[in-house]
Amino acid sequence: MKVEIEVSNLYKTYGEIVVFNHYNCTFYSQKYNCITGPSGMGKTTLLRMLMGLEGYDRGEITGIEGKRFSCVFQENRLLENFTGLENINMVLGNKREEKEILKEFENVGLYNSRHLPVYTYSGGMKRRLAIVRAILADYDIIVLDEPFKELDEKTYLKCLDYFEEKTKGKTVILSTHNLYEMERFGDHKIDIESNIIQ
Ligand SMILES: Nc1ncnc2c1ncn2[C@@H]1O[C@H](COP(=O)(O)OP(=O)(O)OP(=O)(O)O)[C@@H](O)[C@H]1O
Repeated sequence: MKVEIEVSNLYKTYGEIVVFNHYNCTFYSQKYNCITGPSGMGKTTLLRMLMGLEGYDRGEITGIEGKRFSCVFQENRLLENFTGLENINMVLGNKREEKEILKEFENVGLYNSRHLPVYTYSGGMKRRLAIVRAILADYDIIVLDEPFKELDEKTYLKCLDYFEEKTKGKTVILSTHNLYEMERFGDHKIDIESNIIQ
Protein backbone atom coordinates (compact mmCIF):
# COMPACT_ATOMS: atom_id res chain seq x y z
CA MET A 1 0.00 0.00 0.00
CA LYS A 2 1.24 3.48 -0.86
CA VAL A 3 1.53 5.94 2.00
CA GLU A 4 -0.44 9.16 1.58
CA ILE A 5 -0.05 10.83 4.99
CA GLU A 6 2.37 10.08 7.80
CA VAL A 7 1.82 11.40 11.32
CA SER A 8 4.95 11.20 13.48
CA ASN A 9 5.56 11.97 17.12
CA LEU A 10 2.58 14.25 17.33
CA TYR A 11 2.03 16.20 20.51
CA LYS A 12 -1.17 18.20 20.84
CA THR A 13 -2.62 19.95 23.86
CA TYR A 14 -5.58 22.18 24.61
CA GLY A 15 -4.43 24.05 27.71
CA GLU A 16 -3.97 21.38 30.36
CA ILE A 17 -5.51 18.62 28.24
CA VAL A 18 -2.99 16.42 26.41
CA VAL A 19 -4.89 14.98 23.45
CA PHE A 20 -1.93 13.38 21.62
CA ASN A 21 1.36 12.40 23.20
CA HIS A 22 3.99 11.08 20.75
CA TYR A 23 1.27 9.85 18.45
CA ASN A 24 2.05 8.04 15.18
CA CYS A 25 -0.20 6.81 12.40
CA THR A 26 -0.27 6.32 8.65
CA PHE A 27 -2.96 6.91 6.05
CA TYR A 28 -2.80 5.03 2.77
CA SER A 29 -3.41 6.20 -0.74
CA GLN A 30 -6.58 5.14 -2.57
CA LYS A 31 -7.79 3.17 0.44
CA TYR A 32 -10.47 3.46 3.09
CA ASN A 33 -8.66 4.61 6.24
CA CYS A 34 -10.99 4.19 9.18
CA ILE A 35 -10.34 6.04 12.45
CA THR A 36 -12.03 4.69 15.53
CA GLY A 37 -11.81 5.06 19.29
CA PRO A 38 -13.81 6.23 22.28
CA SER A 39 -15.54 9.57 22.35
CA GLY A 40 -13.29 12.47 23.31
CA MET A 41 -10.01 10.72 22.43
CA GLY A 42 -9.19 13.11 19.60
CA LYS A 43 -10.62 11.79 16.33
CA THR A 44 -12.03 15.14 15.26
CA THR A 45 -8.88 16.92 16.42
CA LEU A 46 -6.74 14.58 14.32
CA LEU A 47 -8.89 15.13 11.23
CA ARG A 48 -8.69 18.90 11.71
CA MET A 49 -4.90 18.74 12.02
CA LEU A 50 -4.64 16.67 8.83
CA MET A 51 -6.61 19.32 6.96
CA GLY A 52 -4.52 22.15 8.41
CA LEU A 53 -7.49 23.59 10.33
CA GLU A 54 -5.84 23.01 13.69
CA GLY A 55 -2.23 23.46 14.77
CA TYR A 56 -0.19 21.11 16.98
CA ASP A 57 2.55 21.59 19.53
CA ARG A 58 5.24 19.24 18.26
CA GLY A 59 5.75 16.44 15.75
CA GLU A 60 5.23 16.17 12.04
CA ILE A 61 2.49 15.51 9.51
CA THR A 62 3.84 14.78 6.04
CA GLY A 63 1.91 14.28 2.81
CA ILE A 64 -0.69 17.00 3.25
CA GLU A 65 1.13 19.82 1.47
CA GLY A 66 -0.74 21.05 -1.59
CA LYS A 67 -3.47 18.41 -1.31
CA ARG A 68 -7.12 19.29 -1.80
CA PHE A 69 -9.35 18.07 1.01
CA SER A 70 -13.08 17.62 0.82
CA CYS A 71 -14.86 17.16 4.11
CA VAL A 72 -18.06 16.18 5.88
CA PHE A 73 -17.91 17.81 9.31
CA GLN A 74 -19.92 16.48 12.24
CA GLU A 75 -21.99 19.64 12.30
CA ASN A 76 -22.76 19.66 8.53
CA ARG A 77 -21.89 23.34 8.00
CA LEU A 78 -24.70 24.06 5.56
CA LEU A 79 -26.29 27.43 4.89
CA GLU A 80 -29.72 26.96 6.44
CA ASN A 81 -31.52 29.77 4.60
CA PHE A 82 -30.47 28.56 1.18
CA THR A 83 -31.95 25.63 -0.73
CA GLY A 84 -30.23 22.26 -1.04
CA LEU A 85 -29.34 22.99 -4.63
CA GLU A 86 -27.99 26.45 -3.81
CA ASN A 87 -25.81 24.96 -1.08
CA ILE A 88 -24.20 22.66 -3.61
CA ASN A 89 -23.87 25.26 -6.36
CA MET A 90 -22.23 27.76 -4.03
CA VAL A 91 -19.42 25.34 -3.27
CA LEU A 92 -19.00 23.90 -6.74
CA GLY A 93 -19.39 27.06 -8.80
CA ASN A 94 -19.87 25.98 -12.40
CA LYS A 95 -17.62 22.97 -12.15
CA ARG A 96 -20.39 20.38 -12.52
CA GLU A 97 -23.28 20.14 -14.89
CA GLU A 98 -26.77 20.68 -13.48
CA LYS A 99 -27.75 17.23 -14.77
CA GLU A 100 -24.97 15.57 -12.80
CA ILE A 101 -25.89 17.40 -9.60
CA LEU A 102 -29.56 16.49 -9.94
CA LYS A 103 -28.58 12.86 -10.41
CA GLU A 104 -26.79 12.98 -7.06
CA PHE A 105 -29.89 14.46 -5.39
CA GLU A 106 -31.85 11.56 -6.82
CA ASN A 107 -29.26 9.05 -5.64
CA VAL A 108 -29.58 10.11 -2.01
CA GLY A 109 -33.36 10.73 -2.05
CA LEU A 110 -33.23 14.54 -1.94
CA TYR A 111 -34.51 15.30 -5.41
CA ASN A 112 -37.97 16.45 -4.32
CA SER A 113 -36.48 18.70 -1.64
CA ARG A 114 -33.85 20.32 -3.81
CA HIS A 115 -35.61 23.71 -3.93
CA LEU A 116 -36.50 23.82 -0.22
CA PRO A 117 -34.44 25.82 2.26
CA VAL A 118 -32.15 23.64 4.33
CA TYR A 119 -33.74 24.70 7.64
CA THR A 120 -36.77 22.64 6.59
CA TYR A 121 -34.60 19.50 6.19
CA SER A 122 -34.45 16.77 8.83
CA GLY A 123 -31.11 15.89 10.44
CA GLY A 124 -30.70 12.93 8.10
CA MET A 125 -31.46 15.02 5.02
CA LYS A 126 -28.83 17.54 6.05
CA ARG A 127 -26.29 14.75 6.49
CA ARG A 128 -27.03 13.47 3.00
CA LEU A 129 -26.68 16.95 1.52
CA ALA A 130 -23.32 17.42 3.27
CA ILE A 131 -22.16 14.04 1.90
CA VAL A 132 -23.20 14.92 -1.67
CA ARG A 133 -21.47 18.28 -1.41
CA ALA A 134 -18.22 16.64 -0.29
CA ILE A 135 -18.38 13.95 -2.96
CA LEU A 136 -19.00 16.41 -5.80
CA ALA A 137 -16.10 18.69 -4.88
CA ASP A 138 -12.68 18.27 -6.48
CA TYR A 139 -10.41 16.60 -3.98
CA ASP A 140 -7.34 14.47 -3.46
CA ILE A 141 -8.46 13.25 -0.06
CA ILE A 142 -11.99 13.04 1.32
CA VAL A 143 -12.37 13.29 5.10
CA LEU A 144 -15.61 12.35 6.84
CA ASP A 145 -16.30 12.74 10.56
CA GLU A 146 -19.07 10.29 11.53
CA PRO A 147 -20.98 11.08 8.34
CA PHE A 148 -23.71 8.46 8.57
CA LYS A 149 -25.16 9.12 11.99
CA GLU A 150 -28.78 10.29 12.24
CA LEU A 151 -29.84 8.20 9.23
CA ASP A 152 -32.68 5.70 9.47
CA GLU A 153 -31.80 2.09 8.62
CA LYS A 154 -33.03 2.07 5.03
CA THR A 155 -31.53 5.45 4.12
CA TYR A 156 -28.35 4.47 5.93
CA LEU A 157 -27.77 1.38 3.82
CA LYS A 158 -28.58 3.29 0.63
CA CYS A 159 -26.14 6.02 1.61
CA LEU A 160 -23.37 3.53 2.34
CA ASP A 161 -23.79 1.98 -1.13
CA TYR A 162 -23.82 5.43 -2.72
CA PHE A 163 -20.75 6.50 -0.76
CA GLU A 164 -18.83 3.36 -1.68
CA GLU A 165 -19.69 3.66 -5.35
CA LYS A 166 -18.50 7.27 -5.43
CA THR A 167 -15.33 6.90 -3.38
CA LYS A 168 -13.92 3.51 -4.34
CA GLY A 169 -10.28 3.95 -5.39
CA LYS A 170 -9.98 7.36 -3.70
CA THR A 171 -8.09 8.23 -0.54
CA VAL A 172 -10.79 8.22 2.12
CA ILE A 173 -10.37 9.06 5.81
CA LEU A 174 -13.45 8.14 7.78
CA SER A 175 -14.04 8.55 11.50
CA THR A 176 -16.67 6.23 12.92
CA HIS A 177 -17.82 4.38 16.05
CA ASN A 178 -19.80 1.93 13.97
CA LEU A 179 -18.47 -1.64 13.78
CA TYR A 180 -20.18 -2.39 10.49
CA GLU A 181 -18.68 0.70 8.83
CA MET A 182 -15.28 -0.23 10.24
CA GLU A 183 -15.44 -3.63 8.61
CA ARG A 184 -16.82 -2.38 5.34
CA PHE A 185 -14.55 0.66 5.00
CA GLY A 186 -11.58 -0.57 6.99
CA ASP A 187 -8.88 -1.31 4.41
CA HIS A 188 -6.73 0.28 7.09
CA LYS A 189 -8.02 0.71 10.64
CA ILE A 190 -6.59 3.26 13.03
CA ASP A 191 -7.49 2.83 16.66
CA ILE A 192 -6.79 6.20 18.16
CA GLU A 193 -6.21 4.69 21.61
CA SER A 194 -3.62 2.12 20.65
CA ASN A 195 -0.59 4.25 19.93
CA ILE A 196 -0.40 6.73 22.75
CA ILE A 197 2.75 6.40 24.82
CA GLN A 198 2.40 8.29 28.07
N1 LIG B 1 -11.26 23.78 20.74
C1 LIG B 1 -11.02 23.04 21.82
N2 LIG B 1 -10.66 23.62 23.00
C2 LIG B 1 -10.40 22.87 24.09
N3 LIG B 1 -10.48 21.53 24.13
C3 LIG B 1 -10.83 20.90 23.01
C4 LIG B 1 -11.13 21.61 21.80
N4 LIG B 1 -11.44 20.71 20.83
C5 LIG B 1 -11.37 19.49 21.42
N5 LIG B 1 -11.00 19.61 22.72
C6 LIG B 1 -10.78 18.48 23.64
O1 LIG B 1 -9.89 17.57 23.03
C7 LIG B 1 -10.30 16.21 23.27
C8 LIG B 1 -10.54 15.49 21.96
O2 LIG B 1 -11.72 16.02 21.33
P1 LIG B 1 -12.24 15.48 19.91
O3 LIG B 1 -13.45 16.27 19.57
O4 LIG B 1 -11.12 15.49 18.97
O5 LIG B 1 -12.64 13.98 20.28
P2 LIG B 1 -13.39 12.87 19.40
O6 LIG B 1 -12.62 11.60 19.57
O7 LIG B 1 -13.57 13.37 18.02
O8 LIG B 1 -14.79 12.76 20.12
P3 LIG B 1 -16.25 12.32 19.53
O9 LIG B 1 -16.13 10.87 19.15
O10 LIG B 1 -17.15 12.54 20.70
O11 LIG B 1 -16.54 13.23 18.37
C9 LIG B 1 -11.52 16.29 24.20
O12 LIG B 1 -11.06 16.16 25.52
C10 LIG B 1 -12.05 17.69 23.94
O13 LIG B 1 -12.70 18.19 25.07
